[in-house]
Amino acid sequence: MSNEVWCIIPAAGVGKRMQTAIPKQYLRLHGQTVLEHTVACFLQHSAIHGVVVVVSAADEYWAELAPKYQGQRVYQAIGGQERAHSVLSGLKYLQQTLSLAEDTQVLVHDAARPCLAAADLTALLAAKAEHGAILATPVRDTMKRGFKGQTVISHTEERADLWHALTPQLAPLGLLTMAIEQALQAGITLTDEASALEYLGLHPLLVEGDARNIKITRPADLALAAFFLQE
Ligand SMILES: Nc1ccn([C@@H]2O[C@H](COP(=O)(O)OP(=O)(O)OP(=O)(O)O)[C@@H](O)[C@H]2O)c(=O)n1
Ligand SMILES: C[C@](O)(CO)[C@H](O)COP(=O)(O)O
Repeated sequence: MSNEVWCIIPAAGVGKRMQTAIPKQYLRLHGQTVLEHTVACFLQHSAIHGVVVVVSAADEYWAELAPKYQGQRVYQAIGGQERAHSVLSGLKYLQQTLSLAEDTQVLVHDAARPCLAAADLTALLAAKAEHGAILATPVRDTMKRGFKGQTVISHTEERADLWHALTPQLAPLGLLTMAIEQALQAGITLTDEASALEYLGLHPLLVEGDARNIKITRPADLALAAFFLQE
């Protein structure tokens, strides 16, 4: 039985939607890169045993940051074509390189989400859900479904019990690895870890988190993240 908690930070994206010259995880906020802010959320939390940062094979920036993490149980793995492949690479690193137990609790958190609150991380870890748990925030706007490929309203979606999935997403190492492998093998499109657990018929818990835990995705998000991160 393992009581260890490890975090995988997928940071191997190119940030197309951000329209910046460098990948968004390496843009700077208050003197540090987005990725450094995100890694700090976990290194500063007493429950976290270590972090695996998953970077692109073509990454030109990580080498400059890596020395600052010497001796801090921060490891690097190489990502893949899609986010799910990068997460799976991180999981395999935990299993095969670090030989962690299958019941190790694993958090997966987007590098592009630097505004994670320590209290939310603590609340998620308290969930200790054997079939997974995710941070999420209830939808606040009326949600419209458009006709496929058109900017024309088809209908209004029922808003009750509708949530925005955030990260971290938490699950046992062996279960999550198996779920992602099986879902990818079946051709399922995975945009988060819970989707893979759902594919197995499991129902992860929803833990309400702060809506300020935004994912830097489009140009306007950087200034918003800077505002949320200001001292
Ligand atoms: N092959 C990929 C794609 C994405 N990510 C990571 O997954 C997180 C969430 O993905 P997203 O916001 O979509 O990042 P990008 O894929 O870089 O953005 P875009 O879709 O605009 O290119 C990011 O931290 C990103 O670095 C990853 O590790 N490996
Ligand atoms: C994992 C995630 O952040 C949960 O909302 C989201 O699914 C990532 O999606 P992306 O298209 O890879 O940014």
